[in-house]
Amino acid sequence: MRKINQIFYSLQGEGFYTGRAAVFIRFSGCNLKCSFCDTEHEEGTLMSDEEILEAISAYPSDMVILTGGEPALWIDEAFIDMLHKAGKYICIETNGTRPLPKGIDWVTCSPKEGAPLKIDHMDEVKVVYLGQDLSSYIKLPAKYHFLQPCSCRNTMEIVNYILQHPEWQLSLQTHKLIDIA
Ligand SMILES: C[S@@+](CC[C@H](N)C(=O)[O-])C[C@H]1O[C@@H](n2cnc3c(N)ncnc32)[C@H](O)[C@@H]1O
Ligand SMILES: Nc1nc2[nH]cc(C(=O)O)c2c(=O)[nH]1
Ligand code: SF4
Ligand SMILES: [Mg+2]
Repeated sequence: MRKINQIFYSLQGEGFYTGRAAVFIRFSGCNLKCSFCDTEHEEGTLMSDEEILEAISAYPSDMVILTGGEPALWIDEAFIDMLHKAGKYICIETNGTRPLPKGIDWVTCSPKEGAPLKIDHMDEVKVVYLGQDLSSYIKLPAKYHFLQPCSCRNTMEIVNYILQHPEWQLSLQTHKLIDIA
């Protein structure tokens, strides 16, 4: 059984796949307590893999986004295999502090200050920018390096930072801009 806060269907609001329809599986609980976290994730219901599969099968997109809370606390290779057998393209939003099972199709790592990374493969880095030192994050071995405003508040600061540091790219929380989940 895996503890699920919410399963919902929306557009990926952030990062490389912004605008793509996806089923979000939000797992419950996290090993970090970021002061800026925008998500209520503690509540949850234990669900079997069959129940999770049935819930996500209600939606027409093949893209599934594992998030939370921290999804790495709840997933294993059997879960990834099940989603692949169902034809799903699996993305994960992770803080990177826990190892991931093999086979995830797209890893979005959002590193947090003072929380050492335990993953060696990632496709995109997405940093919530609050003025912290970014020099170690730009070196992370990802294809894309995004800076994301904190709750849409410091967007112009980030625009100006990227104009001076063009190795970074802007990620907006577009779902908040258009008021969808
Ligand atoms: C809620 S977290 C869940 C996944 C995982 N725990 C993580 O932090 O990557 C999903 C994404 O939202 C980002 N995030 C959290 N709070 C935010 C905020 N106030 N503004 C912008 N992004 C935020 C995280 O950095 C992460 O990229
Ligand atoms: N639309 C939408 N896109 C998202 N991308 C990552 C999210 C998350 O909370 O992990 C998120 C979210 O909460 N909503
Ligand atoms: S790691 Fe992610 S879910 Fe956990 S507190 Fe930080 S932003 Fe929220
Ligand atoms: Mg969110």
